Amino acid sequence: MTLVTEIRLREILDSRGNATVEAEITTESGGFGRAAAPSGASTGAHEATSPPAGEAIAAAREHAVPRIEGQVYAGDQRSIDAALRAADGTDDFSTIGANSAVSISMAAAKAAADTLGAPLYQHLGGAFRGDELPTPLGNVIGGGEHAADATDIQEFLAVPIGAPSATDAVFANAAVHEAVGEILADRGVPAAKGDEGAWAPSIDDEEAFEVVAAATDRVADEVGFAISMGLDVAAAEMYDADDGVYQYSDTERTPDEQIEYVAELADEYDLAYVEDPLDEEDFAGFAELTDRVDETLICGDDLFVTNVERLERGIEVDSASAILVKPNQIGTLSDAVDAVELAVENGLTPVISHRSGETEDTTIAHLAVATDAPFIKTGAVAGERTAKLNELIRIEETA
Ligand SMILES: O=C(O)[C@@H](CO)OP(=O)(O)O
Ligand SMILES: [Mg+2]
Repeated sequence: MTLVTEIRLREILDSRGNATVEAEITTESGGFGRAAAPSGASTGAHEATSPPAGEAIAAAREHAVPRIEGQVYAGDQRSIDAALRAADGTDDFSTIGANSAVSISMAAAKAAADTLGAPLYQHLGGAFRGDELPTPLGNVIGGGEHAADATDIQEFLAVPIGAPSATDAVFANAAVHEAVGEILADRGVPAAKGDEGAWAPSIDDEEAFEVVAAATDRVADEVGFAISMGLDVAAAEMYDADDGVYQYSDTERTPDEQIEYVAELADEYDLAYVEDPLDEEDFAGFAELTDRVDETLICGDDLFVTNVERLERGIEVDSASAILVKPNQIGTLSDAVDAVELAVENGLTPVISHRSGETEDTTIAHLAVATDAPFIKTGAVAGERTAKLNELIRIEETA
């Protein structure tokens, strides 16, 4: 019934205006699924490879499509993803591209759900998944690789930990984003937006902390539930491996100073969440910081790159208390779910995430619900971000 009869691949635009891969899959009984690959700007050194979309499509048409069409069932996600791996023949998808692989993997899941007449989260999560929906982390001020002349820290996130529902949390994050805009205007600071729709003002990190703290306080008062702050430091982007220091606009910090600095920020601003506070090779430094903080989730993104081998390394030394899960970092939904399961078995919190370059694709909203992930990071505003957030609202209505 879910036998794949046709795979179509094409180049479409992503939110940065770059070409990315879109896949469409049709099954024997007429089920249909469409999905597109996102792309990162602050990519981890150990991510799977995504060549230019045109090259990835040509390679996937040559190597992967003939192995799947007429031979593999879309409802059997593991077989689809195994066929993609076998067709590629490398560890990092450097033959067909992680962009081709992930779009085919996600399109297959959608085609299977359509054939079976089930919502995607239900197909992926099964009948016995939990009934909690993820809390969205909303990017409200950002810089780093996502915007020029803005903050050193890549993302200042609203974390509506007290929200009674995912829908309330989505609206709270948008309200914090709006409040940040108003506070910046009051201060006479002009602000454009970065790649993910967060404000990208030309201010230092210290001022950004003040502005976001004022905005989360204001909105928390209005909505009547707690809204904390979180960060994605994306520290690998500021680490100078030759000199062994983190380069900030106004100073530099040694790895020990960086640990101290982030631990102090966590304390001062009651940070609920800090992603990539240290370089992507520093498993030991991550472990030291995780040990230092009590209430703050320390999350590995570039550190783990959704890769179970790197996650195992981190688990051995207690590097982190959370893992960011991005399907395109590893190339298939099966690999992403394996990372979630290994994390949960070992007490780490999975956070399902978008990339800075996105499309209208909503698969990650379904993946987060299907895997019972406590958090999803997918921006606060901007169409390619609200596509996922609005899907979460729809899921909450029916789940
Ligand atoms: O670092 C990150 O977590 C992501 C998404 O916010 O950015 P990018 O997709 O550029 O890696
Ligand atoms: Mg990150």
